[in-house]
Amino acid sequence: MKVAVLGATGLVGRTFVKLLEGHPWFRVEKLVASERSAGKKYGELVEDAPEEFKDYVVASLTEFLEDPEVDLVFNALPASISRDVEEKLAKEIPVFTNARAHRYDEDVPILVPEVNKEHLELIKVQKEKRDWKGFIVTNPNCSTAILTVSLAALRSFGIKKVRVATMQAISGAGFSGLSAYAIHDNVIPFISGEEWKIENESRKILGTLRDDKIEFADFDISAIATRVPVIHGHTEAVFVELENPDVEEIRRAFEEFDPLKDLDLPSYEKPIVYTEVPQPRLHRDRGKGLTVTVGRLEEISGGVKYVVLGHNLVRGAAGGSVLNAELAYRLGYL
Ligand SMILES: N[C@@H](CC=O)C(=O)O
Repeated sequence: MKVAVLGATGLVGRTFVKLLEGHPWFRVEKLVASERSAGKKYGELVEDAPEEFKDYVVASLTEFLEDPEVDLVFNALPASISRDVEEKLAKEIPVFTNARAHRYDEDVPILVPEVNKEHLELIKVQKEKRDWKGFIVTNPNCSTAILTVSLAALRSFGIKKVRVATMQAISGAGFSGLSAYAIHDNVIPFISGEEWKIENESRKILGTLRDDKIEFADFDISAIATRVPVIHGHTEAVFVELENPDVEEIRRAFEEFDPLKDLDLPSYEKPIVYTEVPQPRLHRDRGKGLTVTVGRLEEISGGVKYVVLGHNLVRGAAGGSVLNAELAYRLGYL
């Protein structure tokens, strides 16, 4: 399928482009960015551009929207402009997006393939309700993606309550998100909107599709988000109250969690690897950035605590979105 990457020069856009190099099903035809970048070669704009794309001439969004001529779009544009752009495109073309603009629409899934692949059924609802030929599938906020992969392994133990404190990497804020002065030698216990996203997106993702609607999971969840001086890799300390907290069984559930191994998706990697002391510098690239590392599992009163970490730009953004498209392709939605 011919694909376009929107927002191709930002951190998430660059990650999309890298992950799509040589992809067996999706061939990048168009790289789209701001008016400022339009007309320039991708290699002039992105110092570590993959060889294959160095000479691609970047198109402006306006130019692209006039005549998309692709089969599928990956969107890494900022949320502020994504709502209109995605709706315009989805009338004709499937859109897989990292932007939050449509995540909270009733008929739009927030998809994490290993957690809620059945939510893809919302595509049919969306197409019918909106009279679209295409559709929109979102991936979650990065820290939510990492958390929900780990929570999915705990589902059968009856999740009652989740408390989570995140330690999020600088790249989560984008190129111009934080000044070096603010983050160097520091921890900032505030990321605008992040705690709300973790709390609400997690309950939607782990929710149940019933009568064409998602019933949010009814566990109680509260988050504190912090920014730490790490380049890539979000680490999260998680405390979960469970109906049936059997720590040895839980360790096995983490180790054995591999729900899509039979689907033969090109990017799929075992989603969880257990390692006693997870650390971003050592473990963020596991499974080409799609594997999350869980460790420090211990029993606490009524549940367990553990640490989970994952690559925010891959598992938490572009990699998750590419996996979403692969799943949709494999299951016949594309
Ligand atoms: N909001 C996250 C980015 C992931 O989507 C962050 O600030 O780290």
